[in-house]
Amino acid sequence: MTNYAVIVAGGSGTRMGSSVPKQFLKINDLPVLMHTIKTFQQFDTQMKLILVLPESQIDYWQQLCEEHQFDAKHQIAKGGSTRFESVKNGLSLITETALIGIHDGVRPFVSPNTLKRCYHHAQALGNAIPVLDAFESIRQLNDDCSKAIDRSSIKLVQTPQVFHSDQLMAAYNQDYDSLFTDDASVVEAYGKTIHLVAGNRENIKITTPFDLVLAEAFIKAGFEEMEDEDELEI
Ligand SMILES: Nc1ccn([C@@H]2O[C@H](COP(=O)(O)OP(=O)(O)OP(=O)(O)O)[C@@H](O)[C@H]2O)c(=O)n1
Ligand SMILES: C[C@](O)(CO)[C@H](O)COP(=O)(O)O
Repeated sequence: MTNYAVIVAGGSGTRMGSSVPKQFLKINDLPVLMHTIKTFQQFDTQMKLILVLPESQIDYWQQLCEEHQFDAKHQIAKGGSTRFESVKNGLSLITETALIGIHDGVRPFVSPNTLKRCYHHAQALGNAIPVLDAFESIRQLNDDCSKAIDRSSIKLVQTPQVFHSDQLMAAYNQDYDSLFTDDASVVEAYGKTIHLVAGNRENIKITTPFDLVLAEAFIKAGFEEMEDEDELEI
């Protein structure tokens, strides 16, 4: 089966507060998105890549590709007003049965082992998403107080979220719901059980300026998978 990655970068990055959307900001002189694409390409040279971009930034992206002599083969789809819509637009370019990973363009530090676990388990089980343990104590807010909750029942969710095309395409035909914060929530609402595998702690989503500081530090430290969790399958 063909492996696809739909790399969503159709957002505007409001929490970053930069005039250039965060997916184009540079880490170690290379735009975030190019780091992300290179990681997928190095993992599987045959993987088909679809990049979802804000329509207004497509020319800019092509300019950046020339400037950096970036020749990784990819198709481009136009972004939508929500992540859900952007994913849908990316999926519309896929017409064959495939294993499809949806990845945030702003997660450049996904490790090869996380990629391997996600694609491998999705091939066997129909889907797989990477998660981390909650590594701090957690409290739930009630009306006027808060209460400690058992953190062993909590997982933090990353991407890529990988699915067999049959379930992903059908799930994305549902109407949008504001509770759809990721692809797993869409597929779950369609009635499928979601399978969890271990993510890697460096696989941060670059969201605020603080994350850019971390990203530069990871590169300086020579990024490698330092905190791989035990193999996890639920
Ligand atoms: N309409 C949208 C919104 C988000 N995304 C992508 O989904 C990923 C995760 O979203 P997030 O980090 O929230 O990005 P933004 O929406 O750009 O950021 P913000 O919420 O701060 O505006 C990003 O790669 C983003 O570009 C997208 O493709 N289309
Ligand atoms: C898809 C995601 O990155 C999984 O953790 C996350 O749900 C995106 O959330 P955001 O609110 O768009 O940052």
